[in-house]
Amino acid sequence: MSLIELVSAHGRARISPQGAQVLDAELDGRPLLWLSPLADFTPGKAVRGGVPLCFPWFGKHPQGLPAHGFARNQRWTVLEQSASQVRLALEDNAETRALWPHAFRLELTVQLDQALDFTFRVENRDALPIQFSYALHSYFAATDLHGSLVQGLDGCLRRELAHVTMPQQGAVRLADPIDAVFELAPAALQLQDGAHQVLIEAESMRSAVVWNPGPAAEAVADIGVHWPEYVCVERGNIGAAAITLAAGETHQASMRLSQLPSTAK
Ligand SMILES: O=P(O)(O)OC[C@H]1O[C@H](O)[C@H](O)[C@@H](O)[C@@H]1O
Repeated sequence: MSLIELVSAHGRARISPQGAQVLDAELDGRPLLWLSPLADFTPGKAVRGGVPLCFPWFGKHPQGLPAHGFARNQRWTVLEQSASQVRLALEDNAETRALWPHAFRLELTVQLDQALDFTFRVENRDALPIQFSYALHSYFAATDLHGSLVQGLDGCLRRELAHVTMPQQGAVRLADPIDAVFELAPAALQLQDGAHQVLIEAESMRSAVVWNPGPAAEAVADIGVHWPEYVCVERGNIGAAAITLAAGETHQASMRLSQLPSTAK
């Protein structure tokens, strides 16, 4: 599949029309995102790394439909492309209707300048209301996973399988395996990896997810021994923040990823 390459004075990014998925990106000479060296590019399969888009549900489906929905496995149409920006769309089709019986149109614009910007739109083209969850599932390149922190979630309810849902205390640490959903989170989060900091700013994406499975991922074919190389900090609208759209309505939200100057002395 031919990839779309974006360049700016600050970096570069590659995007796949499958899933409108940013596969990798570099800002100011540093890798921003992680693409698994074991990624499987078989068409129709989810690609491990970059920024997959989960839609119209997040995580496992109660009836065993594909995890994270179908948007990441579908081929999107490129509507417009310039050196530093691309706009892609996905409309319902026979495959999506078999999984989710609704008429819709998605649009994702990816723009690269000093930051990597995502603008996501969902249009309800159905005659009835639709309800959905979604996430921009960013895999950030990590140099020191165990020392990494996510800041900005102090006091937010943290929901995690096999744990009691409790307010987060202080920064989220990546020292142990984690799969935590914060359905309601503030707009700006910071990922701190040693002296390196990434700013994750969201508009109208009220949820956040922090995920790294730890050594258990050695059994996952497209992660293997590479699990310490990334931290997922995802933004979207999940659970209490799920979106309901009346017929004809549109939801629009955005996420901006940028690097802060290093705090190294
Ligand atoms: O393996 P995938 O379907 O891409 O999902 C990867 C991960 O995505 C999210 O972060 C979820 O919170 C995890 O529970 C899930 O394991």
